[in-house]
Formats: sequence, C-alpha cells, structure tokens
Amino acid sequence: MSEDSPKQSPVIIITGTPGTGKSTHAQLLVAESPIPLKHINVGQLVKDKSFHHGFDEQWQSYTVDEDKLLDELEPLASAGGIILDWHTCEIFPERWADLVVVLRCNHTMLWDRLEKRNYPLKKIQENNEAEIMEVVLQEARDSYPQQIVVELKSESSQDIENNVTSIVSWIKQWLKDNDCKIEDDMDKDTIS
Ligand SMILES: Nc1ncnc2c1ncn2[C@@H]1O[C@H](COP(=O)(O)OP(=O)(O)O)[C@@H](O)[C@H]1O
Repeated sequence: MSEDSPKQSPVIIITGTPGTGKSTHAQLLVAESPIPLKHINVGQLVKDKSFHHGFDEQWQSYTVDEDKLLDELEPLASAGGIILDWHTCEIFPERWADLVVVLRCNHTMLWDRLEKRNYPLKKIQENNEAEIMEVVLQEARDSYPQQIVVELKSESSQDIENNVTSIVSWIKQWLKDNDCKIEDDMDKDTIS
C-alpha cells in the first residue's frame, strides 16, 4: 500500500479459482465494512458491458478485451473504495492494489461446488487442476508485493466469517494509516 495515497479508501482484490468463494466474501465484506465499498464482479462486468471479443467455446469463457476493461476500471481504482472480484488478478496494475486476497479451497470441495454450478466436466477439471497447482496464488505473488498478498482458506462458513473479520480489521488499520475518517452516512452498494 502506498503511504502517500490520496485515496480515502482502499482497493481490495479478491481473487481465486472459480468457486472458491470470491463473490460470497465480497458481498459479506460490503455489508460489514466500516466504509462504503463497491463490489465489482469483473466477470459479470465483462459480460454486461461486452468488454470481450466473443465467447470461446473451447475454453467456455469470454476472450476479454483488456484495454476496454482497464479503461473502465481505472477511474474507480484511482478513487478507491472498491472490491475487484475476479478469478485472475495479474491484469490489474500493481499501483491499484492495496490488498490482494487469494481464496483457497480443498480441491474435492471445489469440484462439488463447480458441479453444482453445472460447469461442463472439462471446465471443472481445468479449474480443479489450477487450484491444486496454486495457479492464482502464484500469479498474485508474481504480480504484487508479497506483503499485500494474503492467502485465505475458504472451506466453511466459519472461514468466511473469520476472513471477513480480518479484512475488516485490515481496512480499519488502512484508514488509520492513511488518516481517513469513517463516515456513518455513506451508502454501500454493489455494481457489476
Ligand atoms: N467458505 C465457504 N464455505 C462454504 N461454502 C462456500 C464457501 N465459499 C463459497 N461457498 C459456496 O461455494 C459456491 C461458490 O461461491 P462463490 O462465492 O460464487 O465463488 P466464486 O465467486 O469464487 O466463484 C457458492 O454456493 C457458495 O455458497
């Protein structure tokens, strides 16, 4: 985190293999944060605003138009107060990020979660393998200073509560470190 950041609230990236609990964490964090945070579900944003070059049937995912996506997010990241929720993070410039949370999950549990989502078998296998190989964790460690990258277990509801509590503590400390005030009457919302 930058010591002399003019932002009044931080940018938090929540990343992890699909199904590890990013959106669940982000939603609870919005509800429990002492300051307003916007939850940006980046995958949904890509779809809604067509920041892509089409759907890749083989990979069952959109081919993202990174320039358009970054242009949209830049002013939001500069202002702060956002949670970027996506299954990849290296695209986000290092200067944006104050905290990078990487959610992790046992691969058997992850398999069940993705099956419930009706993902095709190939996509479940790929994501499962990525989780076992720690692909997203490695990407985060390669892209941001090690002191802002935090790996958190997301296997139970207790994990979610504990994780959100510790992120809220981190936010409070960030606000103190950056001489920012907590205002009671600010709205909280979610955008995609
Ligand atoms: N820590 C957890 N404990 C139990 N269930 C979880 C946990 N994290 C996520 N889930 C469940 O797994 C599914 C995927 O969660 P979601 O937040 O949509 O993941 P992501 O945003 O990473 O794709 C949801 O049904 C959610 O309730």
